[in-house]
Amino acid sequence: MLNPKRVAWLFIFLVIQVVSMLAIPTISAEIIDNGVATGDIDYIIKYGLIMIAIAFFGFASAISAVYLSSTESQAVGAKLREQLFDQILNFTNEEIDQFGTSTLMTRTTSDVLQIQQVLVMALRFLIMDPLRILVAATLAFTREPKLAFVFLIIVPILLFFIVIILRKVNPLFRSIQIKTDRLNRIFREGLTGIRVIRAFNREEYEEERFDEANEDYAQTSIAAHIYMSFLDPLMILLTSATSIMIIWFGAQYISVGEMAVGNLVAFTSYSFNILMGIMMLSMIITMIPRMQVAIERVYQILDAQNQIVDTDRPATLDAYGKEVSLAFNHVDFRYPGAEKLALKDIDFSLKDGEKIAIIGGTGAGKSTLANLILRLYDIESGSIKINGLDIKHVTQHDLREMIGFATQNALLFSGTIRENLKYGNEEATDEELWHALEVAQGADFVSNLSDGLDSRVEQGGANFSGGQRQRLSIARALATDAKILVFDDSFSALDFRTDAQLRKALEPETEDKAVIIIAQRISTVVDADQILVLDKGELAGKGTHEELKASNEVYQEIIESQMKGEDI
Ligand SMILES: Nc1ncnc2c1ncn2[C@@H]1O[C@H](COP(=O)(O)OP(=O)(O)OP(=O)(O)O)[C@@H](O)[C@H]1O
Repeated sequence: MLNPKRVAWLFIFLVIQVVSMLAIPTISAEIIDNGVATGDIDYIIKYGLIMIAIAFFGFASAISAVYLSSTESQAVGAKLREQLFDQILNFTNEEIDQFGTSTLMTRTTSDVLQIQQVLVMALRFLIMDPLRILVAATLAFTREPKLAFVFLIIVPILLFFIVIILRKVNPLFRSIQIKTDRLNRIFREGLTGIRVIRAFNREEYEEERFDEANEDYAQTSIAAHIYMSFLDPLMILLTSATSIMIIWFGAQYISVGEMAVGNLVAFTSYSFNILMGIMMLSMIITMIPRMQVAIERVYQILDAQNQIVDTDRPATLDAYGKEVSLAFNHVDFRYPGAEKLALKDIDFSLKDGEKIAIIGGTGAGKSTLANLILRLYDIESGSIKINGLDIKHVTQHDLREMIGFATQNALLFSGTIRENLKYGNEEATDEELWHALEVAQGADFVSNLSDGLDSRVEQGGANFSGGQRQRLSIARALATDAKILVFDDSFSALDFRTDAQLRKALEPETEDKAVIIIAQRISTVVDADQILVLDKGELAGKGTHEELKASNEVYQEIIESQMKGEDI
C-alpha cells in the first residue's frame, strides 16, 4: 500500500538528516580543538560555514521527510477507508449483522486514524532512529572509547524502565479501542433513538449509560497516559545523569591530557542522540501494537469472505425484455445461526401483468421473502428463478436492475427529492419523476413544497411524515422502470383512500410488470390476482380473495381481526 519510490526518497532524506545531525557536533569538536584552542579564525570561519551548509541540508531534508511521511500515511488512510467502504457496501446483511454497525463505523474512522497516526511517526523514526543510534554509537566509541562505559550503565537502565512501561501500557491501549466501540454504540443508539428515549423519559438512564462508558474509556486512557508520562522525566533524568558522568570523567581525562576538550562536547552530543534515539524508538515500538490491533480490526473487515458472490460465468438476464416471470420452487430459508427455518417450502410463481399479494401476521416471513427475491440472503434449498434462470446464475447487478423495491422503512438519503427519486435510474427525466410521483400519490405534496423536486431531504427523510416517505419511496421504485415491483409493506402508513387510489393508479402502469405487494391490511390485497397467506414461515394458503375467504382459516382469522378493528 506504501509507494516504494516515495519511501526510498524518504529513506534518503532521513539519511541526510542523521548525517547532518551528527556531523554538526563532530565539526564543533574540530573547531574547538583546532580553531578555538589555537586562535585560528580562518579555520573557525571555514568550518563554521560548512556547519551552516550542513545544517541547511539537514533542515531541508527534515522538512521533506515530514512532508513525505505525512502524505504517505494520509494516502494509506484514504485508501483503507475507500476499501473498507467498498467492502462494507458489498457485505450481505448477515455480515453487517455479525459485525454490528457501530464497530464498522469505529473501524472505518478511528482505527484507520490510529494506523495513520502511528504510520506517520513510524515511517520516520523506525528508519531514522536505528541509523541515528548506530552512527552516534560508532562515532562515540571510535572518538573516545574510554568514555563508552557510560552507555553500558545508562542504556540498560533506560531499557529496563522502558520495558516495564511498555508492558503496562500495551494492554491498556488495546482495551481503549474496544471501549471506543462501546462508546460509539451507545452514542449512536442515543442519537437514532432520541424520540423513543424522550417518549419513555429515559434521558437520565441513557445519560448514566453513556457516562459510565465514557468514564471507563477516560479512566483507561488516563492510566495509559500516566504510564507514558514517565517516559519524559525518565529521559531528562538519564540524559542529565549521562552528561554529569561524561563531564565528570571527561574532565579528569582532559586534566591529565588524555582527552581533547572538543571530544567532550562531541561525546555529550552523541550520547544525547543515542539516548534520544532509544527513547523515540521505544515510543514507536509502544505504538506498533496499537497499530497492529487497529490493522487486525480493519483487516477482519477487508478479509471477510463475502457470502454472496456472483458466479464465474453468469447468464445474461434481459432486464428490459418484454416478458418477465418469477418463480419460487419449494424454497427453504434459515437465517444464519437460527435453529428454525424462517421460510419453509415456499412455492409460487407470477409473470408480467400479474399482481401477487403476500399477507400474514408480524414475523410471518413476508420481508424475508422480499429479501430473498433481491438475493440479500442465499436460500437453503429449492430455487428462485427469474425468466427461468436461477438467480444464483445471474449477476447481482443484473438481478437487482430487474427489481424496483420499496422497502418497509422507506429509507431516504440526505439530498434533494430529485436525487432520491433518481436513485435507481439516473437517466430519469423530471417528467418521468413527476409521473412516478403522480402514481405514488405524492405529486400533490411535492408540488406544494416551494422547491418542488429540489426540496431538501434530511438524513433518513426525517423532515417528511411516514406517509410522505412511503410515497417517495414508492415513486423511487416506480422511477426505475423495473420489470418486477416489490412493495414491502409500503402502503401501511397510507390512509385507506390513498391506498386505494395508489393501487388504482398502479394498474395501467403495471400491465407489463410483475407486482408483489406485501401487506398487513386485507383491503390492500383484495384485488390481487393471487394472495399468498404466510403463517410462521409457511404458506398457509394461496388463491384469490374470494377463494381464501371461503376456505382458508388463517385468512379468515386475519379478516375477522381486522373487522373487529373496524368496529372499534
Ligand atoms: N436478520 C435476521 N436475523 C435473524 N432472524 C431474523 C432476521 N430478520 C428477521 N428474522 C426473523 O425471521 C422471521 C420473519 O421475519 P420478517 O421480518 O420476514 O417478518 P414479517 O412477516 O415481514 O414481519 P413484519 O410484518 O412484522 O415486518 C421473524 O421470526 C424474525 O425474528
